Amino acid sequence: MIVFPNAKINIGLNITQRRPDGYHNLETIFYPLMIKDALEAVESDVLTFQSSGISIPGDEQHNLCLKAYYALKKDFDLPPLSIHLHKHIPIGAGLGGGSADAAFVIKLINQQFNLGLSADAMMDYARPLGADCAFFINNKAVYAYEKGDSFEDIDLDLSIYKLVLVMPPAHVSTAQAYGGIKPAPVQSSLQELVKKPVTEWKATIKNDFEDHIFKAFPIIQEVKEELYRSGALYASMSGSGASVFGIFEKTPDLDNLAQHFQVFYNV
Ligand SMILES: C[C@@](CO)(OP(=O)(O)O)[C@H](O)COP(=O)(O)OP(=O)(O)OC[C@H]1O[C@@H](n2ccc(N)nc2=O)[C@H](O)[C@@H]1O
Ligand SMILES: Nc1ncnc2c1ncn2[C@@H]1O[C@H](COP(=O)(O)OP(=O)(O)O)[C@@H](O)[C@H]1O
Repeated sequence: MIVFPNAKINIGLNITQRRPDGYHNLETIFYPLMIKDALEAVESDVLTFQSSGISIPGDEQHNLCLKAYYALKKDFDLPPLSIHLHKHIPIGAGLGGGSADAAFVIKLINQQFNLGLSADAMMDYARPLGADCAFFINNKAVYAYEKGDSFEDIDLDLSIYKLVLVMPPAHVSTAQAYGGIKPAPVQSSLQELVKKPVTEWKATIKNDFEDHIFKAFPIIQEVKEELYRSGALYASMSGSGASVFGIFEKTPDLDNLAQHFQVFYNV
């Protein structure tokens, strides 16, 4: 079976509290994007994992696809699989690509071997693999809270806009991003702010990581400012960075940015 795990962006990200388990409580809107990996899994004599496309740092044996397989294998009598991942989603970009791959492995195995798991049960397998992994089970726009793994449905459809994603040449680790944060309670909940017109978001919706990550990597801030100069209604770093997205009324001319950085149109 072949599936196509997609990326996400964070629209707003408020880090509200440090938790006793070392994680942080937060609130964010997860919104799915069209940028996708390709993931194939077929029955085999031995369990194998290989990847092509963008090279994935770290030992292949620690790939989140295998972690997802082992999580289900603990509870179900699964045959060995031959898993091939073609990596297209930029890595360490705040796009949740690794978490998406893991969630899609869970969904693929559930379907291929008729495990009969509900979406809630699949989310329970996804949560320990990564805080944003559970989102990719239902994979539709949600308001996320607690560790980013509890959800409330929201009605958000950006399909009338043109979404653009830019990858500045900076690598921000998620742990580094959280390390530079002073959590603070929110004044107004994102759930309410996101209901307002997109044109109001610039003044009201913020990614809390931006302040300190922009100091460490000024190029990310420059990309965001260039998106606003190019007519973005709203622009923000996604998650812990370094990718930056812009929401436009019409497809913008970003030739300037595209000369230096990877630009994805209509994501
Ligand atoms: C920042 C966010 C925003 O959506 O996304 P990315 O930028 O990674 O895509 C997420 O919170 C990232 O989720 P994810 O990448 O799955 O995190 P995990 O692997 O579970 O955790 C990596 C590290 O981030 C920190 N962490 C993560 C989530 C959270 N709510 N509080 C934390 O403090 C912890 O230090 C943890 O060890
Ligand atoms: N299938 C995978 N795709 C991408 N990264 C993976 C995968 N499996 C494990 N990783 C590890 O997870 C780290 C973060 O990956 P990714 O999900 O792309 O970033 P982010 O947390 O910024 O969204 C990578 O540095 C990589 O070592």
